Amino acid sequence: MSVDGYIDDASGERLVLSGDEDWDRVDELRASVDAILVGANTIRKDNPRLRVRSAERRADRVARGLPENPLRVSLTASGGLGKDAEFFSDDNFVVYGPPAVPLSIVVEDLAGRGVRRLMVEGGSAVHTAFLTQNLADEVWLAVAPIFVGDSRAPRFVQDGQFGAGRMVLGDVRRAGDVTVMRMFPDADRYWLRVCVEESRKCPPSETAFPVGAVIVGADGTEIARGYSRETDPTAHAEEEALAKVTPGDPRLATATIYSSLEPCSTRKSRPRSCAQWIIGAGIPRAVFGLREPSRFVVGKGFEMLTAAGVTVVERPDVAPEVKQVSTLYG
Ligand SMILES: NC(=O)C1=CN([C@@H]2O[C@H](COP(=O)(O)OP(=O)(O)OC[C@H]3O[C@@H](n4cnc5c(N)ncnc54)[C@H](OP(=O)(O)O)[C@@H]3O)[C@@H](O)[C@H]2O)C=CC1
Ligand SMILES: Nc1c(N[C@@H]2O[C@H](COP(=O)(O)O)[C@@H](O)[C@H]2O)[nH]c(=O)[nH]c1=O
Repeated sequence: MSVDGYIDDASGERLVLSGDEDWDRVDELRASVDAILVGANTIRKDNPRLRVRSAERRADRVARGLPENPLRVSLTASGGLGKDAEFFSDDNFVVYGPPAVPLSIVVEDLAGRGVRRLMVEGGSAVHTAFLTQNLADEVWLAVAPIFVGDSRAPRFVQDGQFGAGRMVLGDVRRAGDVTVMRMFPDADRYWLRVCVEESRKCPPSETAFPVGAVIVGADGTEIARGYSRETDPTAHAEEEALAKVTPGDPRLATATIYSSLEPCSTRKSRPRSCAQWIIGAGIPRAVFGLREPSRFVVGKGFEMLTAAGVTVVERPDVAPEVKQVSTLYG
């Protein structure tokens, strides 16, 4: 987009915002995905090819057992798409609609076709729909050093109700004179995935789950992280993370603690449960992915934290990723 947030100008010609290096980055990204989606207006306006330009990247995909190019996907409520568009130039495409199709159905159907990574390339209406429905894991924002300065032009997104919280900023880099930012719109999902990655580091145990935990400040910066049995065979992830923070650290009063598994409410090996540690530390918000399966103890962490006034958020959408780390989860 331009520095003033536009992804095109108001003329009939397509506005090129990327330079050579940024087009190469886009090509690399395209080569890494299973499908590329654009809205019907983008097909009408830009007549995009939506293919991988680099012969080496195409060959690399084929060597990995993938089609040369990702599947092309579009949406149309009206059905008014010219059949001579580049989009239809071979049969590696799918179009949803007419009439309008809910995006939840679109992504479910694409998953059924083996699409694990979908790149949404625009335009404004489609960006807005994916972001307001919390269907995007990542946003790649490329800012070109130009102004459009014309409110008749399409912006990156239209008006809408986007997630209330701050996004997580991943890396920032330059592609020629374009600044490229990678962001994660759903901060809770992002941090729970960090917990899942931490849980992979746990020394194995037959009698305890592998768990990861991260404490994050109100400003979105990480305060501490830990995983089960990191320093002691009986330590839980939340204890490991909390042990790295000075008690009474003022950041805790507005922090969130993330844990891949519901914080425990009773311990066999130690006097204090993780829920009690969290309450004692004065952390006001806890987010976890999976309720504790009743394999070793009956987990009542959610209830104990809630009763103490902690805001507790369960994210069942991340639970399958938590379970995938260990067969103990059943
Ligand atoms: N700089 C950049 O990187 C990019 C810029 N662009 C620019 O964006 C502009 C186009 O954006 P915009 O006008 O917002 O249009 P979009 O490309 O987002 O397409 C919107 C259309 O998609 C269809 N659609 C959207 N949601 C659904 C749904 N759930 N079910 C069925 N159909 C659906 C409708 O098609 P229908 O009209 O058929 O009913 C709708 O009118 C162009 O100017 C283009 O150049 C686009 C991509 C990238
Ligand atoms: N103008 C613009 C983009 N436009 C996007 O690229 C599509 C064209 O792709 P193709 O025909 O395959 O080269 C177009 O439809 C739109 O989705 N992308 C960018 O990274 N930077 C740009 O400056």
